[in-house]
Amino acid sequence: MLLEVNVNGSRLGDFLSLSREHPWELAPFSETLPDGGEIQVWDTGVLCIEPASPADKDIVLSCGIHGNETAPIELCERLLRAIVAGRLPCRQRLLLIFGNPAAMNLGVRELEENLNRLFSGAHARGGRHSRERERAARLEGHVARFFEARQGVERLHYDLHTAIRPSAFEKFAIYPFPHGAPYSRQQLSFLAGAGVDTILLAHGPTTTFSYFSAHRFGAHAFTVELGKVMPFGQNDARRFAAMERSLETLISDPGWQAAAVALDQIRVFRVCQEIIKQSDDFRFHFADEVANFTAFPAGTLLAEDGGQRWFVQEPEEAVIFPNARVANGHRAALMVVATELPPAQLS
Ligand SMILES: O=C(O)CCC(=O)N[C@@H](CCC(=O)O)C(=O)O
Ligand SMILES: [Zn+2]
Repeated sequence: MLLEVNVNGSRLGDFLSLSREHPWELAPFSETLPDGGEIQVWDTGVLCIEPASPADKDIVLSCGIHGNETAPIELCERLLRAIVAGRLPCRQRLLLIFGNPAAMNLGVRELEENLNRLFSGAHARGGRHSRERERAARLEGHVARFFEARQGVERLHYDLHTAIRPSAFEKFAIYPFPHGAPYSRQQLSFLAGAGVDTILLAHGPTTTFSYFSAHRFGAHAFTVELGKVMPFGQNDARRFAAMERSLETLISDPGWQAAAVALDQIRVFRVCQEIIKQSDDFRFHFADEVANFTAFPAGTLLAEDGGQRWFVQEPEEAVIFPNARVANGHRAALMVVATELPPAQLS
């Protein structure tokens, strides 16, 4: 059944359904918002809100880059419905992205390839074709069109995810490798106010969506993990309320700044090892139920793959995103250690 018209006569109140009905292509169209702004559909799962008088932030908000990570999708859908209905005025330019509608339809993380490993041009390398490669190329183009439309404003990108395993620290953000740019106190405060008080400092360039926006457009960009993966309809919205309220305020109140948070209120880790799966022989030496941020002492054998073995090298290392089922050549886990943000690297 096509759900192309909602109760207000707008096709946008049910934009997610519309995108899932047309998971690979949706002809562009636009509508006027109750507050006079314009809402432009650029692609399936992608729409841009142009306020009548935009304030000074350009915000990309993405979710569903992995199709089964439903809580952020539901959160973004609630925000969009509130904007379309006129309950939430959108004063900042906003690019809202539902990343992989086809994977959402099947309730899977990915169809053929991990979309979040295909940015910064990775979709064009390796001589392969896949639906996710096509989508990554298109999403890059949409983000470029959005950010390049104006200069001299603050650029933000929050790429919302949920994790496969439970996490000892439920909500955490990955701060992409900085390229010499300082870490932003204001962004750390925004995230902490949104319930994300644990930060992982990435150790190098990657092909993730958040790194793409940070590196190519100088955006304050983050991969934000909001909890554990659950099927559609089974998320408890109260667990995401702090992030939802913070995003609502960010887009509706141009004068707002998140309350400053003392740095000692934020838990910080740095990546010390990346475990890359080499072959089908790869296996971990810890149980499947191990939660993110579980710590292991020095010398612990973590994983092996043919002749290669990975051990804990620092006095204590914690594991993030362990997944033995990733494709060969992909990250099977990150190992992290607690650290502090050097004041000299903060702005
Ligand atoms: O729980 C897991 O194993 C994966 C959760 C997830 O999708 N995480 C992102 C992190 C991206 C980053 O490192 O910035 C991913 O793996 O793509
Ligand atoms: Zn994800």
